[in-house]
Amino acid sequence: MIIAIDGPAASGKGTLAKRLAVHYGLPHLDTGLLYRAVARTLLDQGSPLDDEALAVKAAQSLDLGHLDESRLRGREMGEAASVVAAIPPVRAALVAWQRQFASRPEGAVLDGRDIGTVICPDATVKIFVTASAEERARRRHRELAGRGETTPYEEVLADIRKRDARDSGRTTAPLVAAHDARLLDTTNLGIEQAFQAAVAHVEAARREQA
Ligand SMILES: Nc1ncnc2c1ncn2[C@@H]1O[C@H](COP(=O)(O)OP(=O)(O)OP(=O)(O)O)[C@@H](O)[C@H]1O
Ligand SMILES: Nc1ccn([C@@H]2O[C@H](COP(=O)(O)O)[C@@H](O)[C@H]2O)c(=O)n1
Repeated sequence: MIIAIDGPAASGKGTLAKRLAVHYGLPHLDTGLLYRAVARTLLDQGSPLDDEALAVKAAQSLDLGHLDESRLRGREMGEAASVVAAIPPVRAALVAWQRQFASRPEGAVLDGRDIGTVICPDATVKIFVTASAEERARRRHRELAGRGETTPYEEVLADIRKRDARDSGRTTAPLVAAHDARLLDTTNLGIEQAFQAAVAHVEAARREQA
């Protein structure tokens, strides 16, 4: 079974994807980490984020076994990732590895922006997770504070809006719900309620395909 989860920043995709992966005993890939790692490479080299040739080289030579660094999850890297993610050949360089991950015999859970539309168009179930920008900013603000990154709420909200606009407005693989995605608005749902709603979507999809 392949579970594809897409949605805007801080909507709760990763939280849901991790829990669904445990629940169904599937491996999980947070695809945002790939773009964050490309951005980190460029920042570490002191290269501009919009240098297409260097960004593609970074994407082609990513060490995909080491994506779990806490620095990748910081605020700066999320913003930088959305710049490199708008470069079509960078996306192209990362497609095969994501599809290979999804093609494991047992299946997989992947979360990102284009999983249901581009990476796994035949996924067993596609869930598009949303929440209001204000609620997402509250969540991210809390999360950053917990990590010791003290950023005013208004700045976090502005970041979220800017990233939404860039991710939705790019020409290649923009953030958009697949036509056959199931929508899950978590604005007024706690983590447990959102998880139960996601499981209900997965079960409904499985019943329909049985
Ligand atoms: N339903 C929810 N209610 C309250 N907080 C939530 C909910 N879902 C997730 N969170 C919290 O919101 C923050 C963002 O969640 P998460 O990292 O899962 O979002 P995301 O969509 O994967 O973000 P990104 O795309 O930026 O990686 C986390 O601190 C998480 O614990
Ligand atoms: N499938 C994906 C996943 C991510 N991106 C881009 O990376 C940025 C960071 O992603 P997070 O999920 O870690 O927040 C995101 O804003 C996108 O620009 C993508 O394009 N496709």
